[in-house]
Order: sequence, then structure tokens, then C-alpha cells
Amino acid sequence: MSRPITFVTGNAKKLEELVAILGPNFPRQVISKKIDLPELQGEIDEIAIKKCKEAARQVDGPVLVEDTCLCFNALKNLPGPYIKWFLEKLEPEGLHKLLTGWEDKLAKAVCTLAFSEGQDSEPILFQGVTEGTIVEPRGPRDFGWDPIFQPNGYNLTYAEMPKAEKNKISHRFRALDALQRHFVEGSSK
Ligand SMILES: O=c1[nH]c(=O)c2ncn([C@@H]3O[C@H](COP(=O)(O)OP(=O)(O)OP(=O)(O)O)[C@@H](O)[C@H]3O)c2[nH]1
Ligand SMILES: [Mg+2]
Repeated sequence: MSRPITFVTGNAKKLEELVAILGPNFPRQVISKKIDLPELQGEIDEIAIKKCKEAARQVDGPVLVEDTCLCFNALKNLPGPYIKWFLEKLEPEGLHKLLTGWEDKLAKAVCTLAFSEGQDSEPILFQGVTEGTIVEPRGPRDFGWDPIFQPNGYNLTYAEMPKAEKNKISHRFRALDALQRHFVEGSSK
């Protein structure tokens, strides 16, 4: 029997979505641990890999971590990995206003999952991207920048969509889908 995978995150909403998306049929047991891991600066993949190695060191076993970026096309993909700090200071309104000077409101939400079997294994990455536009905040405020992100093909922001609907098309769903395929295909070999 493989050891359970510990999903290390300080973010309760991420955990809630992960549990809903993975459902009961994921081939490995997933438990969670709340640690706010340090995030070093750098490119997306590098941040996720370093976060994963630190999680594996602290947990001393199989771990999964996630890093989420919100990239504005007009700003050459910023705030990107720094979205958490931008959101904390500017709130959704301010984030939307950042784009006032640009006609281009395109953005992408990027979820990068990093999985490692343990301290001695190299992390494996799975990424999910959902494209959309940045709009004036609409909908409930219970999760981050959801009120300003309107995925392509929808008239609703992530925040306005029923959770089950967001979880079918979100950046997080797409990354978890890749992870799930890795484990399901891997376990049938
Ligand atoms: O509206 C949202 N819809 C989402 O689907 C979503 N996923 C993440 N976020 C926010 O974007 C920042 C990422 O930073 P982040 O990846 O470092 O997360 P975090 O520090 O909260 O948790 P963790 O690093 O301990 O896992 C944080 O402010 C998160 O709250 C989201 N906001
Ligand atoms: Mg974080």
C-alpha cells in the first residue's frame, strides 16, 4: 500500500475545491496539512518545485502542493505568482483598476500542482490553464479574485458560477485532471 499523499496548503478554499474535484475515486488517499510554506521568487515552475521540496522535507513523505497565478495579458503576465500580495493590498476592485489604462483585459488563471513521493524524489508538475477576461467585481467574495475573473465562453464570473460549474472548467480542475490521469494510468501499468 502506498502512503497517503499530504496536500500541504494554508488555503482552506483550495482544499475544499481539491476534495470536490478529486471525488471518491482517486487511487491514492489524500490527507491535508495546513502549513503556509515559504514561496521563493521566480518563474511559476520553479516556485512550485521549491515549495514541493520544502513540503516533502517537513512532512517526510508523499506531498502535493499547489501554486496559483493570475496573469494579465496587458501586464506581460503580472501579477502572476505575486497575485496573493496584490490581492491582499488592492482587493478585487483595485486589481480590476490596474487594467484601466489598457483595452486588453485578457487574463489567464494558472494552477501548477507539484507532487513528490518524498524527500528523495524529484517533484513532478501538472498544470492547468483557464483563459478569461478581467471584469468589475461581481458575485460572492468568499474566494480571492473569483469575482473579477470571467472565463471565456461564460457571462458569469467564477464567483457567480455555481461551485460545481467552476470546478468543471477551472484552472484547478484542469491541473487535477492531469494529476488524476497520471495516477490512474500509472496504477494500471
Ligand atoms: O479567486 C480565486 N480563485 C481561485 O481558484 C484561486 N486559487 C488561488 N487563489 C488565490 O490566489 C493566490 C494564490 O496564491 P498561492 O497559490 O500561494 O495560495 P495560498 O498562499 O493562499 O495557499 P498555499 O500556497 O498555502 O497553497 C491566493 O491569494 C489565493 O487565495 C484563488 N483565488
Ligand atoms: Mg502560498
